[in-house]
Amino acid sequence: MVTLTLDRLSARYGRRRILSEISTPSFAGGQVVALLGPNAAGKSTLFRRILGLLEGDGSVRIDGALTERPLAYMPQDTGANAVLTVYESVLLARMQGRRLKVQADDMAEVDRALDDLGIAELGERDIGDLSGGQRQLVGAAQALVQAPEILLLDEPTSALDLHRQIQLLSILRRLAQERGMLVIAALHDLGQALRFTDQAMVLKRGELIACGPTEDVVTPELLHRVYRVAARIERCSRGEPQLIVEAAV
Ligand SMILES: Nc1ncnc2c1ncn2[C@@H]1O[C@H](COP(=O)(O)OP(=O)(O)OP(=O)(O)O)[C@@H](O)[C@H]1O
Repeated sequence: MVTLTLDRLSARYGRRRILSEISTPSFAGGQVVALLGPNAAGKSTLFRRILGLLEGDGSVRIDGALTERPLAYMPQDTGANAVLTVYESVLLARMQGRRLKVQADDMAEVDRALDDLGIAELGERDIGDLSGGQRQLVGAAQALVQAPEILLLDEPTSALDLHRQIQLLSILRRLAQERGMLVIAALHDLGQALRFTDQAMVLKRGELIACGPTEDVVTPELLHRVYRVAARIERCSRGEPQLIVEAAV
């Protein structure tokens, strides 16, 4: 099974240091990890550093990968190219770094990704004509269709309605378990992180200040210290942890 371990990872933009010595335990396939932290904490920068798009000290270790390109990434702003249909754009994402000729299994993977995300009916639409939420789901399909062993998602639910948010997070958890895929998702909704993720890592001003099982990490103390809110976590009648935010402090 694939694992990802960060060892004293740093990153800079020019001379400005953004990430300082981020070290984590090994995250294993089959899990969903929440990457948490306030605006400008360094979450997107950490993804770029893991992907090798930014240089810096320290190392990103991937062990046990079965494929040459184990990583796929869905950026925060997925953009749109009006010249392509949804189907074509997802197929193009599938073909990145693979053979030149499209084969039956590539098309089957595109169909599967669109079906999994509930957007099969958008296949013939130009991606430039989609709503923000639709475009975000297409971005998720473009990442999933690459059959990654490690999937990095930068705020994948930010443009989605409530139904689609819950649907996407449920799908990611199911696919992580079914495929042995490691999913790391930057999230701002800590209630959803509590419900849908196994582990959490919390960045504050470029430093990793907490890392571990999500329920151990997302506590009222952390919410006060990192997010400057007064909050409680209570069990609902089904025993699930619920986050109740009382005030900004
Ligand atoms: N291309 C860039 N050049 C210079 N500085 C940058 C660049 N991209 C981001 N930064 C800076 O790096 C810091 C971390 O930004 P980053 O986008 O990683 O934060 P984030 O945690 O993803 O934030 P958010 O939750 O607001 O999306 C910020 O201070 C930001 O201004």
